[in-house]
Order: sequence, then structure tokens, then C-alpha cells
Amino acid sequence: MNRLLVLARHGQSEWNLKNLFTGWKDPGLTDLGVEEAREAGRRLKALGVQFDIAYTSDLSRAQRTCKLILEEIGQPDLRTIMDQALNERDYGDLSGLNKDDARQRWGEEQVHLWRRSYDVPPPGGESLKDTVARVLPYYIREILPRVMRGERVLVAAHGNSLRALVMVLDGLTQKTIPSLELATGIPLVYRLNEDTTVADKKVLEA
Ligand SMILES: O=C(O)[C@@H](CO)OP(=O)(O)O
Repeated sequence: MNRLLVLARHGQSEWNLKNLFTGWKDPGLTDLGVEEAREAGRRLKALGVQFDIAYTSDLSRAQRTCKLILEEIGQPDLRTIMDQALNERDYGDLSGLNKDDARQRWGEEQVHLWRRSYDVPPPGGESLKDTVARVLPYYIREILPRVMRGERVLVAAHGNSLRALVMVLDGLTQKTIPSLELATGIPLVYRLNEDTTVADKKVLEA
């Protein structure tokens, strides 16, 4: 049985380009972001990947990425479920601030803790731990049962909502999660075992 799960971070957004904390704000993709999403689709197509269902967040950068991938693999009308549970980590009061300005103001170390630690929430926002607590139940309830039934599932979402999932899938710890970075538009192709653990993982880099 296939048990195929593909995770794809959206392509570059307008706010990625401007180096702004984004979170639940809703900027669109840049031209490069559109190209990255198409390229993700082309790499999946080269592997012969087809999906039975797609999941994306409530935010347009992930939705557009999802659509572009599906167009490239020739499944533009595939059933796609959008849910806020897959949204980016909420950056709270940092949303809209420039990341370099934030480093100037609060220091490199504090900003790194907000961005990459497991359990330090940015003011008014979600830590990765909070994001795991939001994303994981949705994965277990909605997505995983489909994968276990042999449905081939695409999840197009965000840097930190996908870090939350990858942390669980790859068995990363609070110590190892800070070094995990997910590049825009690079699909992670997982095949799962019967017991829901990871049988195989491919990162579709250039
Ligand atoms: O701004 C954000 O929402 C995220 C993803 O772009 O940023 P970071 O990589 O700093 O967590």
C-alpha cells in the first residue's frame, strides 16, 4: 500500500521577500513564489506522484501553492480541504515587523528563541509547542486516517505549521527542532509504515 504523504511549504510570499514576520497575515506569493510552487509540482510530476486529496490552510499563499502544484501534476480540480488548523504559527505582536529590526530591538538570541525554540511564544502569539497542539490533533483526526487507508495526500502549508508535523514524523526533540528549516516550495515526500511511523522520506531539492 502507498501510504503517501507529501508536505509542501508555500512558495516565497511578499512578506518573506520583505523579511517581515507573517504568521496569520495573508500576503500573496511573489513571482518567484509562483515559480517555486510550479517547480514543486514539476518535481512531483517527475516522480509520477498523483494525489487522492489535498489539504491546505486558510491562508492564500498556501492555497495558491496547492493549486499551482495540482495544476502542474494535471489534477487542477482535485478535492481540496482548507482548514485554519494548518495555518502558520501565529506570530502575535511580531506580525508585520521586520525580522532584522526585531533583532536590533530585542537581540539576536531572543528573536531566535521566538522563531525556532519549541516553547517560547512570541508576545501574543503561538510557540511551536502551541502550534503542535493545534496541528497534530487535526493531522491525527483528518489526515492520517486517509493515509492509512491508502489515499495519497498532499498538505500545502507553512514553515512552522509543517515544522510542527515534521517534528512528530521525524521524531525530533525540543533540542533538535531549533535547527530544522523548511525551504519555500520544497516538497517532502513521506511514505508511512502500517504503524504510522515513517518508512521513507525524500526531500525534493534541486
Ligand atoms: O514569518 C513567518 O510567519 C515565518 C515563516 O515565513 O517566519 P519564520 O521563518 O521566522 O518562523
